[in-house]
Amino acid sequence: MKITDIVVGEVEAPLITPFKTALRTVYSIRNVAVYVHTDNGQVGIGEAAPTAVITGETRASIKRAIEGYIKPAIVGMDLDDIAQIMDRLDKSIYKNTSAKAAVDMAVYDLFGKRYQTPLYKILGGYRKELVTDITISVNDKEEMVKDSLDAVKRGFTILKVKVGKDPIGDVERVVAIREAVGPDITLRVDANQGWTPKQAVRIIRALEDANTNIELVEQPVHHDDLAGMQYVTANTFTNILADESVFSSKDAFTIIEKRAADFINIKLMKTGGIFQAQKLCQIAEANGIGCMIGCMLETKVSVSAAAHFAASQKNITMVDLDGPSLCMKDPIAGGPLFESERITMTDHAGIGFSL
Ligand SMILES: C[C@H](N)C(=O)N[C@@H](CCC(=O)O)C(=O)O
Ligand SMILES: [Mg+2]
Repeated sequence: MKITDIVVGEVEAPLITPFKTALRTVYSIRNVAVYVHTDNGQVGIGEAAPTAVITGETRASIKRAIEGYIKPAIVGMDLDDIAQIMDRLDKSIYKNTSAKAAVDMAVYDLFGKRYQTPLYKILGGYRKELVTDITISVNDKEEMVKDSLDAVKRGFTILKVKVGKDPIGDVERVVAIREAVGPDITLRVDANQGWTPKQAVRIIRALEDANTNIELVEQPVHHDDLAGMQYVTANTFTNILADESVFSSKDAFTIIEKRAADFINIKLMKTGGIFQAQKLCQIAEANGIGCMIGCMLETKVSVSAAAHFAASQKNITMVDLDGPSLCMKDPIAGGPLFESERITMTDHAGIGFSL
């Protein structure tokens, strides 16, 4: 089965409430959809999120990378030569990881369809069900408490609380959320690079002293300040998770070597897709470092691909695949079942969409 064409389009989904982090505010998702065609009429689907503040990519750059570089590199290749396809994809253009991720997942979707097997089973099939957290956007304390209680009412037991935009008020925000939701809800905190190393240590120690029982703090400081990450990890008891600091396996290796974090957040939009994500996850596993599977602001299309990957890996111990839960509606039918915090894999071939 040969790859004959790659077509790009758009995938849109309005958000239930504005998504706010220390890095950006978004009101509606408008991502790039990718369709990979084969000579027997099969189509595989993928999605790329233009997260300029994290990956440097825009909708225009993603479309250009795919049409101008990736498509000429892999059209004509045989689907069964998947490792060679992935090698060409990786070398077709430097960085542009979200553009690569969209094509990678569409190729894997086709591969699953070719062998009439759900993708997570092709990748290893470790588990069938995942439990995701849901993001609480950074706002004033009262709004964050209300959003947290609403999320708990929707059935979520793990909240990912965004901070880092106004460091002075961050301890109060998290303490207020813990008091409101009670001790049984798991709280993760994501500063999205918003603190300095000293601020981070002060804030995290204050959260420890207030018995907020935070599961982890994600990306406390600037992504390239690895000495800062190391300082925060060494000077607090709370687990530190590297997100924006780790795109590639090499980044993971550096973080592990420097003991700059306790966990790593893997996102397909950072690794360039599933093939590279597998390598990163296995390097972490070999070093005793557990991983979270995360997403950018993505719809059910690419979040489903990430869910298949997460379900295949023993070393994915935490899940942040809340993209579909943040959207008013899904742009596509089929795929894994997203029911409140539970994501359940189905027996449909590939990622599971009927195109
Ligand atoms: C959506 C997900 N829960 C999340 O928070 N992802 C990123 C931010 C992505 C974005 O700005 O699109 C994260 O920092 O973990
Ligand atoms: Mg993060």
